[in-house]
Formats: sequence, structure tokens, C-alpha cells
Amino acid sequence: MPARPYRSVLYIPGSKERALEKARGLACDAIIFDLEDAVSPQEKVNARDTLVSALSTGGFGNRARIVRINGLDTEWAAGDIAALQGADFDALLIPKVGSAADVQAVADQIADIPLWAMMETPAGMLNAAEIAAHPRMAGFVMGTNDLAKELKCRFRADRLPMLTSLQLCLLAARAEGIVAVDGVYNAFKDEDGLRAECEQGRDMGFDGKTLIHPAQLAIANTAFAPTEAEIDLAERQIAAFDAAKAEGQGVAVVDGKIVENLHIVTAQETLAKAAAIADLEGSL
Ligand SMILES: CC(C)(COP(=O)(O)OP(=O)(O)OC[C@H]1O[C@@H](n2cnc3c(N)ncnc32)[C@H](O)[C@@H]1OP(=O)(O)O)[C@@H](O)C(=O)NCCC(=O)NCCSC(=O)C[C@H](O)C(=O)O
Ligand SMILES: [Mg+2]
Repeated sequence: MPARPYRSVLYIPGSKERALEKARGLACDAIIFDLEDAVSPQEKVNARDTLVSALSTGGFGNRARIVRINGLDTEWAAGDIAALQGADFDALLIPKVGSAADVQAVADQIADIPLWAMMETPAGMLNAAEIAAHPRMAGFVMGTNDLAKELKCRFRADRLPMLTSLQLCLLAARAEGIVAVDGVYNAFKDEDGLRAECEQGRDMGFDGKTLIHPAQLAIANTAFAPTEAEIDLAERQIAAFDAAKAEGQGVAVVDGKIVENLHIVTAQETLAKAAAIADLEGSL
């Protein structure tokens, strides 16, 4: 389980001082400070200084601070990494990762900091397992816009053309115990559409959703948090299982359904996630 929640992961253009300032007061679990697609070519170089200065000023609380650099095949990637040496942030996000070699290329240029991968190319999907298994890899972010472009698929409300890719990445992430965050919902004024896509992502097993606008935060925070009913059930399952164990039984029954060891692991994860959310919200 992630030690911290990642229900709402907000992209903020690294070039926009107003948005960087605003982020200090927003109810997101994590921030992706973007140097890639949200920043125009003319702003790329100045954005590095703007971002490093914002990171050094701080004020982002316990939210995870993730920085997305430009693609490794661009003229900006090496300069981005150089500018980030010694900066205060939690993870570096690499766009358009196609293989573990791409991850290693960044690992060779910056020490210690956990690396995350944008999963958004056909090669990335086919190599998801080796990318997740890289020793520095700590999280996957689905790049569903680039993925749609590369697959030449249509955007559909049910995301049918993307389900194989989403599930391949989720499988790889879960096999390695790293974080997995779903892609963005582009129509940022469409609350019902966002809610439905968050529910789908949560049902699939994602830890949260990447977002592009503050208006999307509350919906993702609700969708990816354990519900009151889930917390109540988890507590009752743990209590019933403890009581069964005390009587020498290996199985309990709650609400007419069996509860075994493996269900207790899920119940404990539910309570741990609720506690991590309460901790983060209490600290902001
Ligand atoms: C989408 C936007 C361009 C809309 O901007 P704007 O028209 O300014 O929105 P509002 O006027 O409604 O903004 C209201 C206030 O909220 C602040 N704001 C807006 N967006 C953000 C944000 N992301 N973080 C923090 N604060 C934000 C505005 O400053 C306003 O504040 P105030 O002045 O106090 O009123 C804009 O939302 C935006 O640029 N969003 C981010 C876009 C982005 O990051 N894109 C790249 C990531 S998505 C991606 O790359 C996908 C992936 O790679 C893939 O392949 O799928
Ligand atoms: Mg992308």
C-alpha cells in the first residue's frame, strides 16, 4: 500500500506562478509540477527556474511533490534534470517511457530520487512489467491522451479501447507494489463524466486520478477514498475474524459472507488508507 494517499494528483504548469501559488492551498493529495506538455517551447527554460524557486519556497505541506520533465528525446530533458539536482521534491516523472532502459537513462543522471513513469506509448504497455521492476521505479501515471493518439483509438465513455493498456499497467504496478494513478479527464467542466471515470478507475484498482483543474479535486477525493460503509465493514470483519481466531476457527462470517485471512489484508488496507487520508487532511 502507498504510505500516502494519491486520490487526486493535480498537474500544475511549472511556468505559471499564479497556479503554483494557488496549489499551496488546494485539497489535492499530490502535485505534478509539469515542465512537459503544459509548458510552451518558449517558456521551457524559464519554467525550470520558476519551478525550482517555488519548490525552494515550499508551502506544499505533506502533499507528494512530483516533477514531470520533458521527454528524453527532446532538447530540454538533460537541462531539466540538471536544474532539478538538489531541489526539494519527492519524485521525478519521466514522460513516454518505453522500456526499463529509458528509466535507467534518467537514473544515471540523478541519484536517489524515486522515479515515476508516464505510461502512454504502445512500447511502454508491452514493457510495463520490466519498467515497474526497475529498482528506482515508484509509480505509474497513465497518459491516456498520448495513448489514444498512439493507438489511434476513439475516446469513449467506457474507455473500451484502452482497457487492455490500463489493466496491463495496473498488473505490472501491483506485481511490484508501486503506485498506479489513472489518466486525466479532459472535459474539466463535466462533473458527471469525471465522476463516472473516477468510479471506473477506482473499481479497476487505481490509487487515484490525475487532474488538470482544481474543480476536479473533490470528485476524485471522494471516489478514491474508502466509503463509510467500507470502513465499517472492514472494522467488523477484523473484529469477527479476531473472535473466530480466539475460538480456534480460521473463518468468520460477516453479513452472510465468509471472511478469511486474505479479506483481513484488504480490510487492513482500507483502514490504513482512511488513516493516511485523515493524516494528510489534518496536516493541510
Ligand atoms: C485547463 C486550464 C488551461 C484552464 O485554465 P483557466 O481557464 O485559467 O481556468 P480557470 O479560470 O477556471 O481557473 C480558475 C482558477 O484555478 C487556477 N488553476 C487552473 N488550473 C490550475 C491548475 N492546474 N493548478 C492550479 N491552479 C489552477 C487558475 O489559476 C485560477 O486561479 P485564480 O487566478 O485564483 O482564479 C488550466 O486549468 C490548466 O492549465 N491546467 C493544467 C493543464 C496541464 O497541466 N496539462 C498537462 C497535463 S495533462 C497531460 O499532459 C496528459 C498526459 O500526458 C497524457 O498524455 O494524457
Ligand atoms: Mg502525455
